[in-house]
Amino acid sequence: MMADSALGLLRPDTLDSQDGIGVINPADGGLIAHARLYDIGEITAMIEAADAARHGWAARTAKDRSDVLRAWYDLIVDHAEELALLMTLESGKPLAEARAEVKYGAAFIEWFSEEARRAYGEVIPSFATDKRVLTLRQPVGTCAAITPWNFPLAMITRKVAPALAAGCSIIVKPADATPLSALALETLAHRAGVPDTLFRVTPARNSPAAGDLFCTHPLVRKISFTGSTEVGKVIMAKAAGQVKRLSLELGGNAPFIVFDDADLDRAVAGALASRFRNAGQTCVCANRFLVQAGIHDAFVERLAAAVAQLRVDNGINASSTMGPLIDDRAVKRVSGLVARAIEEGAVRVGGSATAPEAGSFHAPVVLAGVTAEMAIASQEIFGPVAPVLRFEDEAEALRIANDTPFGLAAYIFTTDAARQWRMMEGLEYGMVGVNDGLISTEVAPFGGVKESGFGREGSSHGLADYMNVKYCLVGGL
Ligand SMILES: NC(=O)C1=CN([C@@H]2O[C@H](COP(=O)(O)OP(=O)(O)OC[C@H]3O[C@@H](n4cnc5c(N)ncnc54)[C@H](OP(=O)(O)O)[C@@H]3O)[C@@H](O)[C@H]2O)C=CC1
Ligand SMILES: O=C(O)CCCC(=O)O
Repeated sequence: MMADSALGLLRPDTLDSQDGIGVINPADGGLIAHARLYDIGEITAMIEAADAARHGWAARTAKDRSDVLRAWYDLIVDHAEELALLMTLESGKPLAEARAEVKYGAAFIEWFSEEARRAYGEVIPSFATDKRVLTLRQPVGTCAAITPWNFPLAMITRKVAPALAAGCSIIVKPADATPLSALALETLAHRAGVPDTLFRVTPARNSPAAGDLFCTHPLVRKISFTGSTEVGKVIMAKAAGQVKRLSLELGGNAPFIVFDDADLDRAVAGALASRFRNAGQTCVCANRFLVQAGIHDAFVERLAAAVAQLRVDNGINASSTMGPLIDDRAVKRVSGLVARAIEEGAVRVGGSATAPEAGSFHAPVVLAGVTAEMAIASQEIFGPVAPVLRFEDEAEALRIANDTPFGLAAYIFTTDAARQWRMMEGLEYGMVGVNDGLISTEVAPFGGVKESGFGREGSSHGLADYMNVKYCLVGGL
């Protein structure tokens, strides 16, 4: 019944019980709905229609585009409860987290509705008295986005809102597991006045083929991808054929470094929020805890006690503070990593919160005695496991933290201001949280370095990623 009212947000033609993909609730394996899948011919037609629509959209005033985005934001706020419910059903995250994501995702639309009006060019002091030097900022054109299942709404709004604000058109291929939130967003955008063909959501019959199409269709000028580093590399290689503009937001291996002088309460609260949010399935999640020898035992004990309080349950139940993983394959992968770490000498600490038997649940785990050489410390866990490594001094912490091909987010907990600066500057990461485990916000540039990708989402940088800078020289003055 509740699901029906939330599904009412979707256009009826986006559901297809005969030939669509079954969207499954990971908490109980139940079928939520069948989403229609689009084949390559249909997606090609969408790209062409989007490209035809973009010129009229870009020709409108920035204020006009801003007003449409604002109307979309207002509709999302009006329908926040239905959107949160859809998200909990298809992704498993607790309702409180789904509500927070709706708010967070909507905030990107609000932000870029404001930024739309500030896409200023420049007049540059000239090198010659009879010439003028200036820049125009123009939309890159038709864009394509590929998004993951872990944040089914916010990963879309932070690409689509800047694209539309800049004057681009955009086609989004959502993850197979979570097309419903994406389709609901599309309906609300169209209802708000975004032209129907300018922004389309297209669950694809064949995701790699859709990715190939985005990389090879000459009308697609930019691709924005959030997901695994493995797929990001494939897209980067294929997009090279037409030198397409790219934003890649890929995997991470975030260190969470706690120094002896840290505020222990803050560090434990930050660890819990950073590691166990979305059952650990977040690219900026703390992936390994580096804890200085003097505070190590106290931190481990306090973290294990806090973790034991987590209520692992179907996200639809109000008492749930941690939901299931996305599917059984993820549970198997995470439990395999834990088992291997224990074989290699890690020790499971504390009693664990229990997890329901049915559904794709994995109980939260704290592991002590982990070393940098173990697989659990070098791979993206994407699950509710906190591996703790011990270190002696700052130089060792920095060395271990930077010894990874990834560079998305890092966290440090220390009350020493000079050390905060040394670490902020020394960590080879795109984002650093100091005494805080939650860094995501629409006002800041989100993105990585090294194999975690490039491009920034949110802030004024997020709009720049959808605009070209054109230099013009006016002579003969
Ligand atoms: N940085 C991040 O935020 C994320 C990181 N990950 C990491 O990646 C691991 C695997 O997760 P997974 O969901 O499989 O991530 P993927 O990178 O496989 O999927 C992300 C998106 O890419 C699509 N996709 C998959 N293969 C291709 C391809 N060849 N060409 C174009 N698009 C493609 C997926 O579609 P479809 O769903 O239809 O397969 C989905 O929309 C996780 O365990 C985690 O470590 C995962 C999600 C987000
Ligand atoms: O995991 C991701 O894909 C993005 C992180 C969510 C966020 O904090 O913005």
